[in-house]
Amino acid sequence: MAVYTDITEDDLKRFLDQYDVGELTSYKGIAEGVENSNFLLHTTRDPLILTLYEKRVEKSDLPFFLGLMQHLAAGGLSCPLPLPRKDGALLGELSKRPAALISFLEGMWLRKPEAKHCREVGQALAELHLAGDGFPLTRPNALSLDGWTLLWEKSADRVDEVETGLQDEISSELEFLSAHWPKDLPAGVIHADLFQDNVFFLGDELSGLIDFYFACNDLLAYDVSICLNAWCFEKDGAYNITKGMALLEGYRAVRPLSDEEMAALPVLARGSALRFFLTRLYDWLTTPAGAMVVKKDPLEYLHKLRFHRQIASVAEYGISS
Ligand SMILES: Nc1ncnc2c1ncn2[C@@H]1O[C@H](COP(=O)(O)OP(=O)(O)O)[C@@H](O)[C@H]1O
Ligand SMILES: N[C@@H](CCOP(=O)(O)O)C(=O)O
Repeated sequence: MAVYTDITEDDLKRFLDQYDVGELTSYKGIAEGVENSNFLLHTTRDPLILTLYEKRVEKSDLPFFLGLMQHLAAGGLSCPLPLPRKDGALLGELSKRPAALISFLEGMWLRKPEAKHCREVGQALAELHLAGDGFPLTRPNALSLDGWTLLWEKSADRVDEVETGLQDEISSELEFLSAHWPKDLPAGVIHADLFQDNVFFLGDELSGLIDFYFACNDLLAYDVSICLNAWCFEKDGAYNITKGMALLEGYRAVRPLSDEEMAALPVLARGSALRFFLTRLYDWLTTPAGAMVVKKDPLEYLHKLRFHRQIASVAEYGISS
């Protein structure tokens, strides 16, 4: 459960006094998520989500994240909206953390997505990429090559606690990616964490996207590779080409991928697999034993990385020309 910071009812009521959201009737910590502390609030009006921003979120990035949700929603994407306080500010403070109230999005995330859901995710990702156009703020991806190197430097000494013999493999992978990372592909605003728990469905219909706290400017096809990794592998580690095909077709129906973007997918997917391996590894090694958060398995992403390394043709992802 990701509640790193406790709140008291009195503090919460004082915080809510700054908003025009009705009276608090109940609140509870949300038993999901990894990065921030989230609470579901019920009031005499609409339900709300309260987020307290934690370690990996820089306060200076919050205007980008909150402004982006407003921009995307205005562009027709279904995503939560930050609520302004009575003084107009989108951000306040609670329990010594930057804190925001955002609208509650109806829906549930899918534990067992099928190919038809992957198609919708591909479509929604492309819609997000198009809707991001014209957003005036920028945020470089802090979790790209330089960020991976920093994370690796902090974890390399203890990587054997996860699997022995990984030092050389990960170091060589970083070298390979530094040498081969594409530079001239279309770029824009990306979600950068569009995993299953960040996509809500009502029945079989995608109802919206949440959790924009890794969003940044980067290669659009890199975001596609993140989704291939997150949505198209089975629990036993096998890549599901039917899901891959559906996700890519859904995406390309809204925003075509150029030949260069498609050819770059194996390298991009190696990069995105390494990115999630490294954050999970760092968290695995540093999260205190009693923390109320479910630690995610870094090895899942090591296996995905190895899969992408042996891709001979992008047809193996399910790309039909
Ligand atoms: N706007 C929202 N509407 C409904 N539920 C939400 C909303 N934002 C977050 N949640 C709930 O909180 C959980 C954690 O949110 P998330 O943003 O993924 O947290 P974290 O950034 O800590 O990973 C989600 O899985 C969902 O259950
Ligand atoms: N999606 C990441 C972890 C970030 O969690 P989220 O709750 O913000 O989606 C991973 O799986 O490693």
